[in-house]
Amino acid sequence: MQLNLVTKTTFYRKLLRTFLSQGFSLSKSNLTLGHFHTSLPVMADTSEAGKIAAANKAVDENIKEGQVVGIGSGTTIVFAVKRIAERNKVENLNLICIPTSFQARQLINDHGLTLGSLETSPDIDVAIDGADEVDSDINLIKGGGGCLMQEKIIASCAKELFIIADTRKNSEVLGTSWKKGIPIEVLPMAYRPVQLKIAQLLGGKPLLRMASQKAGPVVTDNGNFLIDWQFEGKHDWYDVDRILHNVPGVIETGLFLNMTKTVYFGTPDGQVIIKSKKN
Ligand SMILES: O=C[C@H](O)[C@H](O)[C@H](O)COP(=O)(O)O
Repeated sequence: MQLNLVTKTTFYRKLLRTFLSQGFSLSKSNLTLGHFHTSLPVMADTSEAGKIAAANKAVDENIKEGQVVGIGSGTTIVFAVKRIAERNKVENLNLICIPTSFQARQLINDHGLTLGSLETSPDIDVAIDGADEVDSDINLIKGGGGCLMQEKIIASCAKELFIIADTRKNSEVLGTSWKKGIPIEVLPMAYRPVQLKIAQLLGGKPLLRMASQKAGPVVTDNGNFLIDWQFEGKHDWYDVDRILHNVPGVIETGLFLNMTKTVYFGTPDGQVIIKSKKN
């Protein structure tokens, strides 16, 4: 069957709509339908290749035998733990891994790595973690997955923190790509006054984070609630962090200021861009 270009495009669009409306997703391979071999756009998660590339490079460049390693939380850290486990099988790295969350503890255990704690290993050589957004000064927003407090403690105990992310997280100014706000961990009994005080002191919208598969709010690994402070415009993040910490009931913020010098950003085609800060 011969189809001209316009007819072909319309046909493929309809086909794609029908597929998606039926709940199908497209894999990396092109579709072959009868004698039509289409070149439909690839619908795979393009951020995954970047996450893997960043994780692999950060692990290969920074994890060495005998270290105490802080293991972050989120979707990107999963690839770093996989890489650490692969290398561990071959190189017997003899690491002690300190988790930043329930998820991180499961990852460490599931990959046969040695689980440690701050009680027995308070001096961490290297921590690896993800981020929700990184600005030009390498300040970070973290806590999109609700794990900011233990992450910040582990990062503060580490000689070096390396951040891994796909390039969507790379911004000049915080709030450019991450629109969900600054995550703030709060004591449950204080959440309402904290919301009111944040609105009064900083403006914007301090929203209580609600759970999606449970009625009510998200409860962190530490038994607390989260407020996402949605803001507009540019801010002095050191001022904002100080103001937030002065509100009684605020336990920790997802602003990671001056905590890392190196971020590995993976591109959709698997390249890695390193963003670094001089002393
Ligand atoms: O609470 C979650 C953590 O701060 C994550 O490290 C952060 O949200 C980045 O997660 P992901 O690697 O899934 O983008």
